[in-house]
Amino acid sequence: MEERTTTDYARNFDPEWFLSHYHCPVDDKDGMGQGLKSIQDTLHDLCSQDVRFGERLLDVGTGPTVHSVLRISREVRDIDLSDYTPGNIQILKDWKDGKRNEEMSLIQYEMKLVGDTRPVEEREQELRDKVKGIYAIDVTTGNVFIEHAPKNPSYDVITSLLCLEAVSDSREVYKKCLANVTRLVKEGGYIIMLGVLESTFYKVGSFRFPCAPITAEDVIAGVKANGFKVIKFTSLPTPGMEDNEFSDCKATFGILAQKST
Ligand SMILES: C[S@@+](CC[C@H](N)C(=O)[O-])C[C@H]1O[C@@H](n2cnc3c(N)ncnc32)[C@H](O)[C@@H]1O
Repeated sequence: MEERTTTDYARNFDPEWFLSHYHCPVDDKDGMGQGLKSIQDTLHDLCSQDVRFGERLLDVGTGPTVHSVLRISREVRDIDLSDYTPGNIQILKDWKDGKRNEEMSLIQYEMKLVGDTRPVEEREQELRDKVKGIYAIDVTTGNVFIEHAPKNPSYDVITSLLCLEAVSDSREVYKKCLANVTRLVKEGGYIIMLGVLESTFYKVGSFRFPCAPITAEDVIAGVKANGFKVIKFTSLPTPGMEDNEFSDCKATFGILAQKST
């Protein structure tokens, strides 16, 4: 099928396609599962630093999956999820109401990383109970919350995976989004971001969504410019993606940074 380029998430981002292609069981053979494990490994590493994250977390651009908050949910009391795309928000609400489940092998993988031997259903319910709000947001605007804002829009910790570079079509827009999001972190609070470097697009269904081809320097300089000190930055090359149909990223990154007081 011919691919079209779009930035219209509300109309063209198909959550079910996204889940079935990018959120397969972690032991699949075609490599996507390996990528999901690598994300959990990086989150585990960043969440295991000598840091007290505080009580309230906002995950930015959650998408139709809660994989971003699996590991850090162990460190915080309350979690707010957020996204721009109505279809994703509906899936998150259905998950919260117990009408859908997260990919079970992913939950099990995270449990194995921390040595949690409880039944997977108990762990998923614990996560549901910690999720207090699901918000519509637009990180490209100064007022990030677009319908209802939380009573206290200032968080101890913000996580965001594969979002800011994916919703920006230039490095300038990326910088603006980063400023809009980091503003929501309390003084002394933390940000954890995982993403892709030097990617120009990723695919969802028959659409290509353009990405800002950010570099490690853009990420590090970007958080510093917003008053953060970098605690840990990691990057892994993703060789052989030049002709990949899903994305042309050159590397992945993870960063943990603290806002100055
Ligand atoms: C590549 S997906 C990543 C989803 C999820 N964080 C993950 O790790 O699988 C990018 C996400 O950004 C969301 N998004 C698109 N435009 C946005 C905007 N203006 N503000 C916030 N999120 C947006 C999309 O709906 C989508 O869920």
